[in-house]
Amino acid sequence: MTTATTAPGQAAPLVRVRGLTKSYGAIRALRGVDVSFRRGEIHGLVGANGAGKSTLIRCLAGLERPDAGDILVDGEIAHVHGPDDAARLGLAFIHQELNLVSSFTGAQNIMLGSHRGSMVTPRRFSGVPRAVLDAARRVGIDFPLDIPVSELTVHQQWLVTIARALVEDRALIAMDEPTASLDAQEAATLLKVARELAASGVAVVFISHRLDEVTAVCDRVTAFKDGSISLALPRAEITREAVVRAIVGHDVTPGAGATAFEVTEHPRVVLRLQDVGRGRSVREVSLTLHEGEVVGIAGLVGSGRTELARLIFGADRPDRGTMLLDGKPYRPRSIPHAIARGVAYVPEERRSEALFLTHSVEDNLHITVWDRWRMSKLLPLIRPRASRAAANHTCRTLGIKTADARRPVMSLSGGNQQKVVMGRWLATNPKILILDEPTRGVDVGARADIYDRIREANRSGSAVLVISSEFEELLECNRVLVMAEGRIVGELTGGEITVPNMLHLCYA
Ligand SMILES: Nc1ncnc2c1ncn2[C@@H]1O[C@H](COP(=O)(O)OP(=O)(O)OP(=O)(O)O)[C@@H](O)[C@H]1O
Repeated sequence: MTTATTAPGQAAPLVRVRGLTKSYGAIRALRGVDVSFRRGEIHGLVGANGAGKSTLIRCLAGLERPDAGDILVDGEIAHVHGPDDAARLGLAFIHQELNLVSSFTGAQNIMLGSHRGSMVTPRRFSGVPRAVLDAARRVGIDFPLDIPVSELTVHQQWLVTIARALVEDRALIAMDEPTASLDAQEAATLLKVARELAASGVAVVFISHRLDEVTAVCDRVTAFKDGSISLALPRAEITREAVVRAIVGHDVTPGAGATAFEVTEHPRVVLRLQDVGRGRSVREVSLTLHEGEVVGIAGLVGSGRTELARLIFGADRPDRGTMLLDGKPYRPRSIPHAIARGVAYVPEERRSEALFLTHSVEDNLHITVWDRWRMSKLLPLIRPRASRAAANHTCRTLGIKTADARRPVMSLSGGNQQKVVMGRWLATNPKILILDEPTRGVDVGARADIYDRIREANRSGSAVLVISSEFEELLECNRVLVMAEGRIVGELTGGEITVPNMLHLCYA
C-alpha cells in the first residue's frame, strides 16, 4: 500500500471521475459528475435521498455501467466492468449489506481478502496468519476472531470488513453509511479507524447523512443534488450550514419549525405494561403510554429497545408480565393481531423486514389499508384511480423521489424506501405508532418532514414511541425512557431531557 508523503489535498488523485452520467429510464441519477478521490484523505459524499451517491459508488465498484464519462485510476482510464476489475484496481466498497460469510469466523472472513479466486474452505484457516493480526490491530479489533461473524455486533462486523480490505491491500476504501446502525461510542470508534486509515495513505470515501460526523472527520466534502454536484469544499471551508444548503437547497436550522410535541390536557392511557419481560432481553418493563403523547426510548444498541417494541407489536411474545390496551388485556398472538388492535411498527431494518421489493410503491404504501383501496372483494388487485392519486400525493408530501408510484419500490434509493414504510403506517391512523430509528438513512431535509408527520400523528391522537440512537432526536419528546440491559433505568421529563442526562443513564 502506498504511504502518504504529501499533505491531504496536495497529492494527485488516486481516482478521478470525469463527466459520469447514468440514467434509469427517465431518471437521471448522475448528470456529468466530476469528482476526485486522493490518498490520505477522507472524502465525504452527502446528498438528499436519491441524489446519486450510491449510483456513483456502484459505477466505481463495477456494479453499474455508466452511460457516459470516464473513471481514471492513477491518471489512466480504467475499465471497471465488474467487481473483479475494481478489486484489481485496488478499490474496495463496503455497502450497507456487509458482504461477510456468516458461518465463517472473523479471521476467516478477513483472510478471504488474500484468497481471491482460490478455493476457500474453513479448514484452510486453522492458524491466524500475521497479515490478519496486523489488519485486525490496525482497525482496533479487540474481540475474539475465532467465532462466527454472525455472533458479532454490526459494529464488529464493520471492523472485520475493513480489516479484510486492508489485507486485500486496497488503496481506496469506500464506506456507505458505516455509522448508520451504530451507537455513539461505536460510531466514534469507526470514525477513528477511518482517520487512521487515511493517515496511513488510504483514500477513504465516506457516505453519510450524519452531517456532524461528516463535518468533523472529512478532509473534503462533495454534496450531490439531483444527480449533480452542488458543492465541493476542502476541510477549511466545510461548515454544517453550507453542507445543509447544498443538500436541501435552503437553510434548515436544527429542529426547524419544531415546537415540542403537543400534550393533550387530560390524556387517556392507551397502553400499560406491567413487569413485562422476555428472557434476558427485556426485563420487568413497566410503562404507560397516553393518547397524543410522544415518548422517546433512548438506549445503546443491545439495550432491549427493539426487543421491547417487538413484544408490543406481536412479533415476539412476552414470557411474563401483563399488557393492557385501552384498558383491556392485550396479548397479541401475531403481528396481524397487533395491527388489528391499532398498533403500527416501523422497524429498524426496513428493507429486509418491511418492503415487498418487487411490488410498486403504491402497493407498498397501501398494503396496510388494502380494503380502502380495492374495488371489490372479488377483484382484490384492481384498485380505483384514486388509489394511485393518493399514493402520488403521499410521495409528494413525504418527498419520496420516484417518477411514478407504479414503479417497483426496489428502484428507489435506500432513504426513499424508508419513507415508503413510514408513509404506509401513517396512513392507518394507528392508536400506537412505534418508530424504530425513524431517520436512519434519511437525509436532513426529509428528517424535518418525518418529524412533521410524527407531529400530525400526535395531533390526531396517536401515542407515538420513538426509539433512537441519535439522542438529539429525542429532545422534543414529551418524555424519554432510558433503557439499559433490558430494563428501563430512568425516565426524563421537561427540562431533564438532555443528551448528557440520557448518556449518563445509559452508562450508569
Ligand atoms: N436500479 C434502479 N432502477 C431504477 N432507478 C434507480 C435504480 N437505482 C437507483 N435508481 C434511482 O436513481 C436515483 C439515485 O439513486 P441513488 O441510490 O444513487 O441515491 P442516493 O443518493 O444513494 O440515496 P440514499 O441516500 O437514499 O441512499 C434515485 O432516483 C433512484 O430511485
